[in-house]
Amino acid sequence: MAEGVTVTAGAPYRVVVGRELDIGELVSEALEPATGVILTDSNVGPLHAGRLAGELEGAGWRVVDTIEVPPGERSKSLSSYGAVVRRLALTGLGRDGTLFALGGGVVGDLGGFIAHTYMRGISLVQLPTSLLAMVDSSVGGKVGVDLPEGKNLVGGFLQPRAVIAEVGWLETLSDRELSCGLAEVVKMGLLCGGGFYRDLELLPQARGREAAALETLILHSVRFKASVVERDEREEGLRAILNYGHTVGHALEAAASYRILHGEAVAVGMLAEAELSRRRFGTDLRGEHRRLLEAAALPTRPPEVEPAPVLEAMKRDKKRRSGEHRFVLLKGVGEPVWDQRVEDAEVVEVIGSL
Ligand SMILES: NC(=O)c1ccc[n+]([C@@H]2O[C@H](COP(=O)([O-])OP(=O)(O)OC[C@H]3O[C@@H](n4cnc5c(N)ncnc54)[C@H](O)[C@@H]3O)[C@@H](O)[C@H]2O)c1
Ligand SMILES: O=C(O)C(=O)C[C@@H](O)[C@H](O)[C@H](O)COP(=O)(O)O
Ligand SMILES: [Zn+2]
Repeated sequence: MAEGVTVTAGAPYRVVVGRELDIGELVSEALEPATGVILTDSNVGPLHAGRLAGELEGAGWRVVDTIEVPPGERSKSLSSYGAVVRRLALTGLGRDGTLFALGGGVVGDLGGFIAHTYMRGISLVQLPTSLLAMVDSSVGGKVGVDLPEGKNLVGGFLQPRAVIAEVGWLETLSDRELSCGLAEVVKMGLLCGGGFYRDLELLPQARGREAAALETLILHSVRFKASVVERDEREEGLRAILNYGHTVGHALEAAASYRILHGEAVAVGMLAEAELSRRRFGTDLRGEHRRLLEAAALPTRPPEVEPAPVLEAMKRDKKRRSGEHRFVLLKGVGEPVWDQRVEDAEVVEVIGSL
């Protein structure tokens, strides 16, 4: 059975979560069938793009190209961006075209940025195939690419016309990548509190790929993320909470040259930021973080990196103000605060203590 969440940020759009979804029909409810291009990566493309193209064509779409980029963070780059927009131009995709981003967060962020800028903007449909993309990156409209200098440094906001999360696609996702998605689920459960937080007890079942547990956690995450994005689409304040664990996490990811995955970096980043929260507010949530991250089979120790490149990468965090680090911290479960100033020395000490 399919469940839908409507996101009202700009023109409202639906996030549909379910199994054996009729994707052609669902897409056509959001957009008049016209010409489309599928962007995917070379892991996901051979598994799922052929069937998707068939379903779209069955619903009246003309799929004129399927573009595969290499898998992984390296494709969230200016060079991949350049290669794909040039191919769209050669294919002749017009302003009435639609880009279907079929893949994980890398394809979603890259494809979103392409849809945002190609011919000054074409329609975007997010078809997330990783758990991380289903629970987080496909919803809310942050799109962009990395620079060699750091994560997500070029981008914009483009809300998709529809998000369709076919949970059956997760069957081909590796266990390591499934855990990465659970890192963002843990983040949002801790930020939200209440019933979502209590349902984090389903992490072992989700990790074991039990359908009901996965679907419950996906829906909690999408509803929570939508509620934040609807109140602050452009991250003028509140939306920064979705960056819990990311100030340290993004810096670790970049400093480790992406040897660790985004979800793994966020897991370790949350532990560091839980310790910073304890120092500020006295509530010790470190044990709870560790328990949840272990239930999701996520790392709890940082990769081998020197402090200097981590601090260097943190200098390019987009939350910085007046040349100072600004963190999202937790006063308690369900009680995030943002714009919290932290000194370099304390960050180094805390990462060292993990
Ligand atoms: N825009 C946002 O709001 C937002 C939110 C969170 C994360 N992100 C970004 O998302 C990216 C991480 O996303 P990700 O974890 O999905 O990484 P990813 O896109 O690299 O996908 C992970 C891996 O799983 C493979 N894969 C995906 N779906 C599969 C499937 N169904 N079957 C088999 N293999 C599959 C991919 O080929 C890739 O190798 C990072 O760049 C991060 O910064 C963006
Ligand atoms: O949607 C948001 O807002 C987030 O911060 C979600 C994060 O999980 C995600 O990693 C996002 O890409 C981070 O964006 P950035 O603005 O910190 O680069
Ligand atoms: Zn993230």
